[in-house]
Amino acid sequence: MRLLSVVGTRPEAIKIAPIARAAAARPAIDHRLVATGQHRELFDDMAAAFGLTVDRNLALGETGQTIEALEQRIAAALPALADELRPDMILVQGDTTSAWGSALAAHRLGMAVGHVEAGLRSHDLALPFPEERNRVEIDAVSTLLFAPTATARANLEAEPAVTGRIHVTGNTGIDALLWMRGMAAGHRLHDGGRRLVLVTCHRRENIGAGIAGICEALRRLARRPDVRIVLPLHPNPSVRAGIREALAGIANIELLDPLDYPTMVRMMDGAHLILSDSGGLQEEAPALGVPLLVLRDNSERPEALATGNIALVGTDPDRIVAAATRLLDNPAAYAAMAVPAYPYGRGDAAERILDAIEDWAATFRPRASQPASGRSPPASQA
Ligand SMILES: CC(=O)N[C@@H]1[C@@H](OP(=O)(O)OP(=O)(O)OC[C@H]2O[C@@H](n3ccc(=O)[nH]c3=O)[C@H](O)[C@@H]2O)O[C@H](CO)[C@@H](O)[C@@H]1O
Repeated sequence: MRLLSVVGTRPEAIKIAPIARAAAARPAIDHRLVATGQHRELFDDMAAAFGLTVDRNLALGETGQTIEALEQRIAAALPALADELRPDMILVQGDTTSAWGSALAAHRLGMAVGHVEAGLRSHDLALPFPEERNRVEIDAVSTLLFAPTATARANLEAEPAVTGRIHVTGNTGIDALLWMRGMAAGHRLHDGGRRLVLVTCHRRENIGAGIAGICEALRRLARRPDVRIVLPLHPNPSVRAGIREALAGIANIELLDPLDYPTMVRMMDGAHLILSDSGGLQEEAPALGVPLLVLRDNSERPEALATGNIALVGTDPDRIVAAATRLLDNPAAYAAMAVPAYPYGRGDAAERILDAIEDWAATFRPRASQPASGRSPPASQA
């Protein structure tokens, strides 16, 4: 069974790493990892943290390029790659342009697509953009859909365009988190007695007014002497510029370069409170028992909203400050959000995904691999 994972960004590296590790221990699976180059340094840092071997780096990412340009470059690169490596299945993760471009290109070549983290839906194509559109379109062309939760499965079952086989597996991000936390055990952070408020912010739709609102809220929260606000910046220049302009030099706020994953896990684990518009952090924070306020107006993670570990606050400064102040000053409110929960699994998602892929390979795989360019589209495997 030749399995080719094509990934491009920091979160994809984190979430594919457990699959690469588990595949290496399965003699029946020949797993190759290809990086599109969408995130350059970030991806390399993550690959190093997990000891990932990248078999090919397509180096297609260019500073400032549009998502359409990247998608076209991926579409142009994939046929030669597929002809050379002859995978039985292309595996993509999540909702990035790399995942979307690779899945669509593979589908056009008649190849089987496996989607890790299928079925997440905010039910608003504009929020987050372009991720929600990417999810819908990747799921429509996928042969195997690895839904992290029963809710994600139900989302997929409600969409007539989805014809692949659905498996509920948990999220490989939790596999990565528990793996890395095990390696980082014993390294608690010292924060000088102040409570650590960890912030990340990079969603495209928050650039501009959203980031301005978030920064205003952080300026106000930083007046409290009992908190230390730490914000590792995303490398996206439009995100960095807005935040640096608003927050550079403010006492109690530390703007950092992106953290490598082991350091990030220690930061999250040691944080009192997290404010974030990241998808991955909404999954990680519940498993660590750290309350997270979501800097968005919606979420495709209803499970963590239901367990009470995360809450939506959007980007309005008054609303963010009120919610954060409540958690900082009201121990009962804090305790209610700080109970660890595992709605995204307990760290065995990668093994479940590979079990399903091996089953598929034994049952449905098309006859002997032909050059990808000569294949006909796979029939529905539902
Ligand atoms: C709309 C949406 O929700 N889309 C998501 C999006 O990703 P995201 O929003 O989760 O992306 P980020 O926030 O960049 O990454 C998060 C990871 O990075 C770690 N981290 C963070 C800062 C740092 O300084 N050092 C680090 O190590 C952090 O702990 C976490 O593991 O794409 C994914 C891939 O397809 C999807 O899964 C996913 O739905």
